[in-house]
Amino acid sequence: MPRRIVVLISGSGSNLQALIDALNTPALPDAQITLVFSNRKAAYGLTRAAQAVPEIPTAYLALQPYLKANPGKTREDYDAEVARIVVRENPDLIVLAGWMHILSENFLELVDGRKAVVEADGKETKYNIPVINLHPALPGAFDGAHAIERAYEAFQKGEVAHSGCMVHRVVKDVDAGEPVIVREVPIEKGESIEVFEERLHKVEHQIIVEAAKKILDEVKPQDS
Ligand SMILES: Nc1nc2c(c(=O)[nH]1)N[C@@H](CN(C=O)c1ccc(C(=O)N[C@@H](CCC(=O)O)C(=O)O)cc1)CN2
Ligand SMILES: NCC(=O)N[C@@H]1O[C@H](COP(=O)([O-])[O-])[C@@H](O)[C@H]1O
Repeated sequence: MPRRIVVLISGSGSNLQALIDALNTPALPDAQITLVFSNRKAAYGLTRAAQAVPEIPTAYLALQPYLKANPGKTREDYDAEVARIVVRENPDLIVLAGWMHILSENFLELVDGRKAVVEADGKETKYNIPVINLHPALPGAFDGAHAIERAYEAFQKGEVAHSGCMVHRVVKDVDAGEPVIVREVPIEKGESIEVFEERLHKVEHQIIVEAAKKILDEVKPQDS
């Protein structure tokens, strides 16, 4: 039975594409992506999923439309709804690949088993699904959004000699989870941010696959 991956995206999905391309190769054997979930309707990653062979199912739910359609509900309720959609796939791994929404405990507690998911029929299920996130900076360096730009600016000011990227476990505090894979990426003096960013993305495409395989092999070793 292939290991099941759910990928959350918000944008272009080039890291999702790296995972798709690696499926059932030695880089990521015995695995399938069973759902790509986006909080942005225009995310090109949704197109990548639809164009994959075989096609990968997609789902979309954005925070503001959810709040508008559910008066009285909160951001935390949205997070719990995202968790319910995701765990319905019974994944072995959840990957945040350019997912630009900070997830509250309402999401985390439903996927890590601290709280049971209650189905319409009243059935309660507790899950224990690892969640990993790709971040375009080194641990503790530039946590949060716009990390690439901040690292580049810090290099220009002589505050850092290089940057990097990592995949880490997801905890409540943003980008504070245990690193799974960390890779330094040099910044060359005088190069544009675009050149640096292209180099960094190439490394990201490698580490997201490495990290997915590492965690899957921990939780569900491939069929012998
Ligand atoms: N609980 C956690 N949630 C998320 C984590 C995490 O480590 N713990 N990682 C992020 C990914 N990320 C950095 O790696 C990140 C994404 C988004 C933001 C942010 O400020 N988001 C704003 C909205 C920004 C926007 O919509 O453009 C927000 O959520 O209000 C910071 C860091 C994913 N989630
Ligand atoms: N803080 C989270 C964050 O900045 N994530 C970054 O979003 C990009 C997604 O690219 P993609 O949509 O082409 O995969 C990646 O560079 C990833 O590190």
